[in-house]
Amino acid sequence: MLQPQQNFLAFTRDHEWGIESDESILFSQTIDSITMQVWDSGIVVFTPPNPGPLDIVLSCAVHGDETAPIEICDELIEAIRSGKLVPRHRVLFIIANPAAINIGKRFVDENMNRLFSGAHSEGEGLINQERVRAKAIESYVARFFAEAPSGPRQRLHYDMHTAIRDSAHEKFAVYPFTHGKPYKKRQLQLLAAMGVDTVLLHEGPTTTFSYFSVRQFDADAFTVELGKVRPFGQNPQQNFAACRDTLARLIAGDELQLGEFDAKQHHIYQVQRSINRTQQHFELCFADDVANFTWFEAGELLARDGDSDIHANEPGEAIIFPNAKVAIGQRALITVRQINAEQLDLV
Ligand SMILES: O=C(O)CCC(=O)N[C@@H](CCC(=O)O)C(=O)O
Ligand SMILES: [Zn+2]
Repeated sequence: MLQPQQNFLAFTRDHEWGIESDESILFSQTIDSITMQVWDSGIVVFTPPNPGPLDIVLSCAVHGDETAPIEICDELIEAIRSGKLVPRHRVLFIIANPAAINIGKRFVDENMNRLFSGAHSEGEGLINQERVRAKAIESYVARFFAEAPSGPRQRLHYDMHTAIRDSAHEKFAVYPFTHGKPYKKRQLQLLAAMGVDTVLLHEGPTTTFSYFSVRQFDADAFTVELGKVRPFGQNPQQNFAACRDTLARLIAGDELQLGEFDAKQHHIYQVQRSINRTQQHFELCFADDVANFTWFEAGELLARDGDSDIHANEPGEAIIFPNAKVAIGQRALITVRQINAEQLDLV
């Protein structure tokens, strides 16, 4: 079991697919007055004696090769364990896919970020470890929110990633479909304080982790893309300082000094289309170094899916997350168009 001096990430990587146990708390320790509970490999909760009104979920390694978010969570976890960072609010950390971290790959058998909201059990069911782990992670998030003290609470979830391609906006967040609920100014401001001034608005349900938290728990939840995928040790630390420091301040309950909301400080994009790979032969018709948020002219060829040619169909359509190697049936790219933040329904 975890030793008090052992690094939590190292412990997690030693237990790749979780730890089977009849105990709901595998390890518990009090650090000054903060309770630390380990619920599973990669799953740790910190609770102050009189928790503030936020229930914060920070997740990383839903994709195992996206190392910068893993380093950020590792630093925050160890800062709390060493007493340097004292939480004012409850916080759950999730290191989602340790086996994929250990092989330095996005996933072992299946993309975990397509397995939430019950997708893990659809089709052939729980046929691989990623599916089993996604189901377990759903239960930990549910338990974390269910165990909150009574009274008005605010649920937050930042699911941190890095992108495969370069990006014209280096950091950006995906605001999952809100089912018509207004977008939140404070959340846009918090993201901007993390260095993330660009937001994509999803126009429909997905099977991502962040949408799961929005839909099931009415959380303010986001997929946060913090830069480009790099191996451990190669992430330029100064690029992540704003994110790490803002999260530390949020956890500690420090004043964030977000100031007045100014729509002009936020770049907002609306998802136009999700283009799925449906055929064995699928190719992207632009180079591997074309960055996220590159705009195409109407009529330009974006992709070939079997015999179907897929063209940009309006001026200013930009591409995000292009990946020809996804499994058949999955999203191979999305297209977006920029809108003015003042057009949004904001509270
Ligand atoms: O760079 C890429 O192609 C993928 C980066 C990544 O993992 N993005 C997430 C976005 C999830 C969302 O739409 O909320 C993913 O594809 O799972
Ligand atoms: Zn990712």
